[in-house]
Amino acid sequence: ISAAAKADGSRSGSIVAPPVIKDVEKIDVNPPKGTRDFPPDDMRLRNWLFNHFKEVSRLFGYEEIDFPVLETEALFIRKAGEEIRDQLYCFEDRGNRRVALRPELTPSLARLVIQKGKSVSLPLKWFAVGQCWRYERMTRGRRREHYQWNMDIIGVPEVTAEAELISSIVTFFKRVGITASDVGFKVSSRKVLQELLIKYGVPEDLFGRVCIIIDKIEKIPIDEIKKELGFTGISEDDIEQLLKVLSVKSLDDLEDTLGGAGEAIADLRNLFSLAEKFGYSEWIQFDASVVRGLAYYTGIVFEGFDRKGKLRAICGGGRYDRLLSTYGGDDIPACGFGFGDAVIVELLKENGLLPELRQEVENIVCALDKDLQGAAATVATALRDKGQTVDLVLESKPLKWVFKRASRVNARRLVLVGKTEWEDGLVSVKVLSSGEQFQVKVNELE
Ligand SMILES: OCc1cccc(Br)n1
Repeated sequence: ISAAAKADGSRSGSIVAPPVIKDVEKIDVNPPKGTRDFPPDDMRLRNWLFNHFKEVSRLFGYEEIDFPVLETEALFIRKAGEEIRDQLYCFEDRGNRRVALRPELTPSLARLVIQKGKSVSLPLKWFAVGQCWRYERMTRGRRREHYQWNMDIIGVPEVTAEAELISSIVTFFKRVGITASDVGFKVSSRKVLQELLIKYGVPEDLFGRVCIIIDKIEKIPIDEIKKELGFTGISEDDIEQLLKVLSVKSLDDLEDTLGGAGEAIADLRNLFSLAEKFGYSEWIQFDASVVRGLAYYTGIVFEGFDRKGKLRAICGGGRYDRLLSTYGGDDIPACGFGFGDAVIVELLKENGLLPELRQEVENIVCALDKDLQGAAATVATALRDKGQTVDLVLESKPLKWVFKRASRVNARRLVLVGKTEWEDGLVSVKVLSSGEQFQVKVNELE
């Protein structure tokens, strides 16, 4: 039973029933299944990672873009049997529109390029870092969202574009301490498959679907692969021949198997020669089995992998010369890559390369008694106006508490506002690492 408290703090004897607090339903304070919060420690690592993504993109002269996380569902509806389609996070909005949380950034980029039309001059070199979504049954407990770094070149048909994109990823790896001994790129061209399927008489509109089946080669039993390929109408002999070609280990062997150097071989030889000039030859290897799991790739494809073979693909990309025209745009050549924020963190952890990131504050400013709270605010503002970071103690606290907080926020120095010094326009400063103490005029605080 609560007694009403009087102004002087005494309590009257009246008996007043407390207000009935209606039962508050205890909400689940965890984020939705498959999603993450980013409390300060995690946010510092995320910012560190994204800053490297963005610095590399700027180093290569790319411009940053962004688009809505929510897109029309139609942007992602492709009939090639991709996993990304099966797991589309789609729904009907209140306007009865079919919409989806984007599972990747490339379709939005294609939409924006078409929208811009002749108002932009090619080539475009654009980059984005954005959250992407999938709705996967939580049976496998995998995440439903991740952040992807994308760099794309629009309007360059030559393989120099793919060579530059791989160079940008190598630059990123080097910046964070990852070497060619830790990571490599498997490189191939879908033109290999295209040449074979034409030879086998497979209709062009099945090309994407065959690629998606082949991409599952290391994920499902080979008999399942053969069965699914059989459904596309490829004969058993041609399937055997196809799988044999996809297992060749060198460009020379590929040339022999294909019976001569077509576009695929020419592109790949050009890419490997450019890799030499960009200085990343030791990072890349030909691997005919790489096709990637997105239906729209049409040429060179590549994926970054950890040489210990412990992790899933780190990143991946390639040429997608037909994507814009499938959306009704012009036939503009394009290539790009996606680099997720999850596997790279596992790789950095594996290699002891995760950075130690702590909160850092230059000053913690504190009034030594409550009448000086205003003065402390003046000091904090003076420092902030000079670009100094300040954690201002906002309530009257014992010094012991202030020292504890200074240590927790990793403050470089303590600025105390005391009565006598303040009357002389001074504050006391204590450098916490050395213990050095001095008094200084507020406007001379550096
Ligand atoms: O890698 C495909 C993908 C797409 C969206 C979200 C997540 Br998690 N993963």
